[in-house]
Amino acid sequence: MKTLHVKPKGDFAFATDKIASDKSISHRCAIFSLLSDQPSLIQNYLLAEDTLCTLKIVEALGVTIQTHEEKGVFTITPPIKVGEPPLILDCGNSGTAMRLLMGFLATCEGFFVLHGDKYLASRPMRRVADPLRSIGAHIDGRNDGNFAPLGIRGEKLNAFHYESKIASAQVKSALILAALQANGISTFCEPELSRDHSERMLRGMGAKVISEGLHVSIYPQEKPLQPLNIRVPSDPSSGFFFAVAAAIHEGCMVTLHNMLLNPTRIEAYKVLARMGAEVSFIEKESQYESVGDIVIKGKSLQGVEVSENISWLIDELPALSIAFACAKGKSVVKNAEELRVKESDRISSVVKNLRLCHIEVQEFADGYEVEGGMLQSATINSFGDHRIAMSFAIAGTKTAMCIEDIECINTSFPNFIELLSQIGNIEL
Ligand SMILES: O=C(O)C1=C[C@@H](OP(=O)(O)O)[C@@H](O)[C@H](O)C1
Ligand SMILES: C=C(OP(=O)(O)O)C(=O)O
Repeated sequence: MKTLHVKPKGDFAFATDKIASDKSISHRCAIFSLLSDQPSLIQNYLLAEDTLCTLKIVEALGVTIQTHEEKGVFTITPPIKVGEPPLILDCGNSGTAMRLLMGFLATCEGFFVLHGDKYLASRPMRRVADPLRSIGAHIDGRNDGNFAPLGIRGEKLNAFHYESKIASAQVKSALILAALQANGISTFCEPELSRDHSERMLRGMGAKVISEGLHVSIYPQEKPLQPLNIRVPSDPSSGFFFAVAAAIHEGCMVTLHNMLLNPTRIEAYKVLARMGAEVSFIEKESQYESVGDIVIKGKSLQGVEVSENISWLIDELPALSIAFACAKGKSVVKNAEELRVKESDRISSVVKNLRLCHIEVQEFADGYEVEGGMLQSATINSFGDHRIAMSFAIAGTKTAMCIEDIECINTSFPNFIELLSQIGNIEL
């Protein structure tokens, strides 16, 4: 188990185009390449544990992956027909990989077993298994199909109208993938718009996926889709750690280049702006998605309430909690019960670790309340969760922190520590 020591380094103006590539889009690139009959060209694919698992899985299903000289550039050639792999498909730590693949494999001829690490094996899967089973899918697993390992036998599925109770892009994407092979037009409805990369990318590939507010209509795919030709932008959820670093240091500045600017992904930056940080978005280009630069300048921060559009900032809440701890006054997070079923129970992980830093926190079933104050040095438990490890590493640029069990950072952001060393003193 590796430990990371981070200490403040003084004022900084830091600019980078090296933030990790977008994880959500990278997973989708690997899986969606199977929907075409021609090679997809993917540039800047995220070379982190989660998305490398997905790449290995699609390879086991029959795709051929050609690497190019430039790192992260792949040509992915789909097989004529998805093969039945002899071994289990290992999703590692990735909920996105497991849930999207459930939807895709539920329609493929053959038997498939999805598994993951001990954290993923305790995350709920019936949110995807149940709606898929209701349209004819054969899915089973521990606890009546709620926990991996999951066994899936592909079937021809019925078209559906499904109203999801949770705003989850993983549930939505799994059902869209199943609907593309169903026997009629399907509709999916969610309570709040979750990230919409699947809809945008599939439309770009020629699929008839029509979004109207919270409703998506999916027409069955009559012929193979067009291949993807995409350069994956940098991940705003990964960039957000550095945004918080700027926000908690008055007078400091961070510039993040080539970031994905999808509105469902940059809400946390807008919360930093509400707290008093200066945040600007400079849109530059658009390919499937809007992409550009984000500049964050540290100013004195005030506490805020975060209770709406939670799915637009769900992954950033742990890092945002560090900004809350450094702000004047109270900050409150509500309606965020989904945090409890991520790589760790992130409500509990944030609350326990902030208390170790002598910050006053109250825990609720669906969130927490933080009274801003002076962070004290502490030894932090990552709970094996990459976002907890990186959030408290950023706190270390303000007050020395020691973070235990940091290997998990490799699931989404392998060069995080290298970038962190530009704004903090690091010892491993
Ligand atoms: O679809 C995706 O790529 C993701 C969706 C979100 O999960 P939920 O769909 O469970 O909210 C998010 O937390 C995860 O990091 C990535
Ligand atoms: C929740 C996350 O990912 P996943 O659900 O894919 O494991 C995350 O990266 O914060």
